[in-house]
This record gives sequence, structure tokens and C-alpha cells, in this order.
Amino acid sequence: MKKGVLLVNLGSPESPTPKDVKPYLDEFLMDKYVIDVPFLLRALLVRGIILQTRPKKSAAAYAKIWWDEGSPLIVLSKRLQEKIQKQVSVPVELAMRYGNPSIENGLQKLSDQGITEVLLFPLYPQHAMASTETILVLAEKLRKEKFPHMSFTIIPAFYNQKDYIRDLSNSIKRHLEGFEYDHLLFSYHGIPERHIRKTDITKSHCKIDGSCCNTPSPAHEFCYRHQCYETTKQVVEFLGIEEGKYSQTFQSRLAGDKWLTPYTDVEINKMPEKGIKKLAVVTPAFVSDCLETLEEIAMEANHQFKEHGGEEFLAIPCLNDDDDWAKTLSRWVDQWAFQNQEQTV
Ligand SMILES: C=CC1=C(C)c2cc3[nH]c(cc4nc(cc5[nH]c(cc1n2)c(C)c5CCC(=O)O)C(CCC(=O)O)=C4C)c(C)c3C=C
Ligand SMILES: [Fe+2]
Ligand SMILES: [Fe+2]
Repeated sequence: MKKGVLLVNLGSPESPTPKDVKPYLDEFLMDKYVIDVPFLLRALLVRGIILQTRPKKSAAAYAKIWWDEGSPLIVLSKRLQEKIQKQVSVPVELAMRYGNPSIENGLQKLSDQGITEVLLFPLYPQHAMASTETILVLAEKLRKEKFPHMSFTIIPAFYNQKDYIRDLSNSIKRHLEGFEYDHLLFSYHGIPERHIRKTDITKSHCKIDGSCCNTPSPAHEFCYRHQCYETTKQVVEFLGIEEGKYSQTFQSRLAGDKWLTPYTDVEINKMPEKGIKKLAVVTPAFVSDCLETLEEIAMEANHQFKEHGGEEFLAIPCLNDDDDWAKTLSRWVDQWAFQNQEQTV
């Protein structure tokens, strides 16, 4: 049995133009794990309302962060894949949940190399139905329909893995060198509160209040909110950041639903009047810098912070293709590859 790895990230449009952003957003927002309402209502909302205006606005935002080589998210994911490939003994392919290179294309490339055992690796530290789960569902559908000779091993959300916390913390520490911050903000991608309730396997634990995410429960295996708090807690412990000098918020909400609070933009705007003049922001829901970190945080939030009286703003880059992080992922891949070898011997 031959083994290979499929790294999967979110994806980006082909170019930062409304013509390419529209089909990308259509695929993304018509995913029932992202906008989780019945098909007709989803089509009405997405195609009848959101896609009438958002592609132009989003394309303008993408244009501000686009690189000569393409989308930062895809370029950075490729760099990570290449670094891992150099350090491991099995083939490593890269795919995107939306747009290209597709998951089907990635599985086909692995299949063409005779690979039957695939390590499926969603590049998300915290589990959410709109990120990890939709990858797993689509990959399984494709496996059943087109690659029945393959089997998958899944890398679960790694929000509390010692190696991840260490690499993330060390990266934050390096970027904070020489920046005397008043406050460190952990800003995570938001999700609608309803998604938290839907992924609660106990169907009763998640109250989305002050205590549920700190009270041990089997629900936490899939609770995005708990996993975000846990990442923050462990990084803060690792770095020895004192109470009051950090906080956690959720960014990038769409209009309509109630999303996880507190909201990043609302909190950042209030900070200068509370005496926070030098703000550092880290975005641990993303392993690769993307629209949401480069435009929404490094540009927009930075601007808003200063408009409200802030003085200095530091957007800490994601782990991207950090050498230690690439080494950690390579070690995880090799552990799986060799463990399986031992099992089959
Ligand atoms: C942390 C992982 C992510 C979760 C969970 C997530 C949920 C989620 N997102 C939207 C809507 C949009 N997200 C957009 C961009 C975007 N989202 C993530 C990650 C998660 N999203 C990333 C990495 C990116 C950036 C992609 C890039 O190309 O750089 C966008 C598109 C941009 C825009 O128009 O603003 C939308 C829309 C929803 C509705 C949702 C959960 C329900
Ligand atoms: Fe998103
Ligand atoms: Fe909770």
C-alpha cells in the first residue's frame, strides 16, 4: 500500500476581478456547511442578494492584497507544501476546498502515483463545520464516487497540540520583538452562533455563555469557540502574558445572523479610549495569510484603530511557511507514514 498526503486549505478566486470572484463566492456560499439553510432560501440569499453586490466589493479588497504570483493564501500554502515535501518520505499534494487546485484534482494526482492510503490534512487549527467538516464531507463523497480504492486517515483540529502551540507562540514572540505593545488581541474568524449549537454532539452543552467553553465536555471535540479559547489560553500560558494584557475576538461576519462575539472591529475601535495605544493582533484561525488577515486586519483594522486614536498597530503574520512549523508538519506526516508501515509489517 502506497501512502500520500493531501493538504487542504480554503481557496481563493482565480484573480481579483468581479468576473472571477463571483463564481468563487458562489461555490463558497452555496456550500450548505457555510450557509446552512435549505437550498431555495440559500439560493435566494446568495444568488438573489449577496452575489448582486459582493463580488465587486470583494474583488476590490482582493486587488489590494494580491501578489504577482497570485493569491497570498495559495502562494503561501504552496510554499508550505514544498517545504514539507522536501522533508518527508511520501508524496504531498495541495488542494483547496473552493476553486483550484481542487480536492478532486489533488486526489487524482495521488491516485496517478499509485497511492491508496491518504493522510487528509485540513489546514485549520480549530474545527468548524464551515471549514474542516465541509472538506471531510466533500473528500469522502469524491472517494466513494471516484476513488473507492483509497482510504483516508484524518488529521483532526490541532488547536491544542503541543508542537503547534510552541511554534505559534515562538512566531508571535519573534514578531513582537522590539514592539512594546499595550495589548495583544487574538482575532479568530467568526461563525454564526447557530453553527456552534449544530456541532454540539451532546445537543445540550454549548450555551455560548461565560462558562460552557471552560467546562469539560465531549462537545469540545467539535466546538470551534472552545477550541479558539483553548488556543489563546495555551499561547498566553506559553508566553507568560499577564491577565488584562490580551483578549480574544471574532472577525469577518456576514450580515443577518448573530455571529460569535465580541466582534473584532467593535472591540478594536473601543481600545484607544481605554488607553490601548499600541496594539498587536494575531489571527490563529488562519495558518496562511489571506484576505481576512492582510486586508481586514493589517489594512482595515489598522486604519480604524488609528482613526479612533490608536498610535501603533502590528499585524502578526500567520505561521505560513515558518521553518519550525514546516518541520512540525513534516514530523506529523512521517509519524503517520512510519506508524502505518510498522502496522502493515
Ligand atoms: C478559519 C476558517 C474559516 C471559517 C470557519 C470560515 C467561515 C465562514 N466564512 C464565511 C464567509 C467568507 N469568508 C471569506 C474568506 C475567507 N474565509 C476564510 C476562512 C474561514 N471561513 C479564509 C481563509 C478566507 C480568505 C480567503 C482568501 O482567498 O484569502 C469570504 C470571501 C471574501 C469576502 O467576500 O469577504 C467570505 C464571503 C462564512 C459565511 C463562514 C461561516 C458560516
Ligand atoms: Fe470565511
Ligand atoms: Fe462552549
